Amino acid sequence: MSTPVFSVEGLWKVFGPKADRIPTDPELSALPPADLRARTGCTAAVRDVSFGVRKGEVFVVMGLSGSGKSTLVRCLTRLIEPTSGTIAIDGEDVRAMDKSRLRELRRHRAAMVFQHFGLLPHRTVLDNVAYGLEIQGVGKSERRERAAEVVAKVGLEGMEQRRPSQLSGGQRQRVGLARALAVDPEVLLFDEPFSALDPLIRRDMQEEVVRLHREEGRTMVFITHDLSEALKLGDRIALMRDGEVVQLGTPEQIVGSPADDYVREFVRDVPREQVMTVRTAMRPASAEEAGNGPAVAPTATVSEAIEAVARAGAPARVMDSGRCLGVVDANALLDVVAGATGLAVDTDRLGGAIPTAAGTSEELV
Ligand SMILES: Nc1ncnc2c1ncn2[C@@H]1O[C@H](COP(=O)(O)OP(=O)(O)OP(=O)(O)O)[C@@H](O)[C@H]1O
Repeated sequence: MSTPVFSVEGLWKVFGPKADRIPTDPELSALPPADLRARTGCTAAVRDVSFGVRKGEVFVVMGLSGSGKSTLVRCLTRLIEPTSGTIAIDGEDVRAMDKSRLRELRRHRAAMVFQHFGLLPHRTVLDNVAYGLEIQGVGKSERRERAAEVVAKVGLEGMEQRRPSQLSGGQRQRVGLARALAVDPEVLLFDEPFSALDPLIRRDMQEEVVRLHREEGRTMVFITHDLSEALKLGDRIALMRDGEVVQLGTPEQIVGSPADDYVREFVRDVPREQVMTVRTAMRPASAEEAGNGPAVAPTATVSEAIEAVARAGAPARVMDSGRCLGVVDANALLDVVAGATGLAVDTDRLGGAIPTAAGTSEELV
């Protein structure tokens, strides 16, 4: 497991009078939100939250409006000052940073893409994208060159000389994204960047993020209140409610093993077969099964495996680098669709891997 880029331990953000006393007071800190407000006039927007963002992952913070997502993510770079707890980036204490170090953090290491773009109206697309480099003191020709590169990367080639008013909402969002990318930050923080876009453009932008992530492997923290967006983009999702993280897990864990009734209700209408992978339905393969039948990757969804099994009329082998991890048959797959199967994550307990003939090339779904 890779080292976390951001590590957060016991983080609190309380708004209101004498906020500092809340996290350390056992009685007040345990009060439900409405009671805390009535007793103290304070809101605990983030309550004792701990997590790590791993290098190269898309970490999604999801929750309904008011659950504390923006406050939490803004605390990471101290755009909002935390009340208590620790935050580190690559092991460096963020709460101990002085002004110039913080500026460096926000400009170079963890750049934010906002919902409202924050574009400069009188500047061209190219100059908007170059802006972040300009404040870093990068010379004109170098920043224009770098800006042109990222403008092309986000699909805005040919629009370099337009002004923001001459762009659609989706194109403006791409400029915002390009501007954040231009400074080549270690982490990109997205604050509900697509929630103002219409559904088709939103889908385009989601695909853009997936593509960029696949190409660059950059660490991303993405806020959304939209479950399908979270499931589509997130390697892991932190689901928030009233300032707390009620569950932190992969989309498959959240949908397949909800931590409580709240999460269960949240994911109730998700088509399980599109989120759960074949590992959920896998059983050990017999020697004969390990050498026959269609092959699917361990990351294939149940829905993809159902297609493969139906086409072949035989159980599918789950193959990983030429090794057969197990098989999935139609009944087990349909049990997942029906919600009868929980989440089995430990492959070893399923009998481990059975190697197939060396050099076999497998066609994976
Ligand atoms: N400056 C502030 N002063 C007082 N309360 C605040 C402040 N900022 C946020 N809050 C409260 O903290 C809680 C969490 O707000 P936050 O904006 O982090 O939620 P969110 O999940 O990002 O919501 P949304 O999806 O609507 O943006 C809310 O109850 C909000 O009213």
